[in-house]
Amino acid sequence: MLHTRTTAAERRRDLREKLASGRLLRVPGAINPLSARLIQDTGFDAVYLSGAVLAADLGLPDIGLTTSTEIAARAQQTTRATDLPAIIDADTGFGEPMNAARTVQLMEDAGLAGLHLEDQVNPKRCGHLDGKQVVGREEMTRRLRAAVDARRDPDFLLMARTDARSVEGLPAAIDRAKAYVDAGADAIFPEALADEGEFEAFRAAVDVPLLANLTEFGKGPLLDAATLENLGYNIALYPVTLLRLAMGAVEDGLRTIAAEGTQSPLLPRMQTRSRLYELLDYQAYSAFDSDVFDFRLPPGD
Ligand SMILES: C[C@](O)(C(=O)O)[C@H](CC(=O)O)C(=O)O
Ligand SMILES: [Mg+2]
Repeated sequence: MLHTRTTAAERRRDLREKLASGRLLRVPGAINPLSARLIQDTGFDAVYLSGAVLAADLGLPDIGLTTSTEIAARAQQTTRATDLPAIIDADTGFGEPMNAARTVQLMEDAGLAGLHLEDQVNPKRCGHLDGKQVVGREEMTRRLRAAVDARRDPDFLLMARTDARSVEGLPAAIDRAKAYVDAGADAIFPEALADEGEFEAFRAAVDVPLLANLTEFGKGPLLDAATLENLGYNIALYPVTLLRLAMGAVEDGLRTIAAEGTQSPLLPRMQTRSRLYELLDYQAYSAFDSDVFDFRLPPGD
């Protein structure tokens, strides 16, 4: 009811413990705070806040137009709605190393359990598009050191993402990942690996937890959880999956209503009123006032 039952510190500890377990964590990207609650209810390990989703939610492309304060505000709304640890996509840190430092503190204050910073130049782009550019290794190392210095809770997870695979090739991406771990990164997100062999090579070369980005319609294979677990990966990320599902359903629904003049055929595909109320924990609000929840289901709902 109303809020989570856990503190941000407990959720960060939870993420650290889950990562230390060695099992694969499955982490979908939320599309809003309520979907974060659904991610929790359906048994996932953590929630992701995708830069692409946060931008799309504002009707913007994922090219670094959103600001750190904008995403921190959205993050805070989300961390209030779930007891799962939440990890946010902090893009390039939104500027210079000092901006990355401020970003870390804003995200800590928003109750998140961790974030990732990538080595792209500004303006950044989706990691699965062509024509990406990466900053020099030294510059990314400075970005990460600034983030590490700014962190106040040692359990806050700082993950480094390298976009170098499609720019400089696999060996350079692996070398960068090692340098980023030396600079203090707790985990690595190797972006846009091409095949299972590359996932394996990364795992063999890097000792810290690794994230597999399972974004659809991208450059990489959609490896299943059992395969990733066998490969020794720690996080299976489904960053934009819920947005794509929801927007697909919304568009189909709009076309049906426009064509048929009624939403009736769509009812079996909708979340029912009672399920929505259950998710919102409506009934529990009667503890404050017995009049607020006076809802009887019509037969058959
Ligand atoms: C993971 C990602 O950074 C995101 O913002 O969700 C994107 C996902 C996507 O655009 O499909 C990325 O891989 O760059
Ligand atoms: Mg992103």
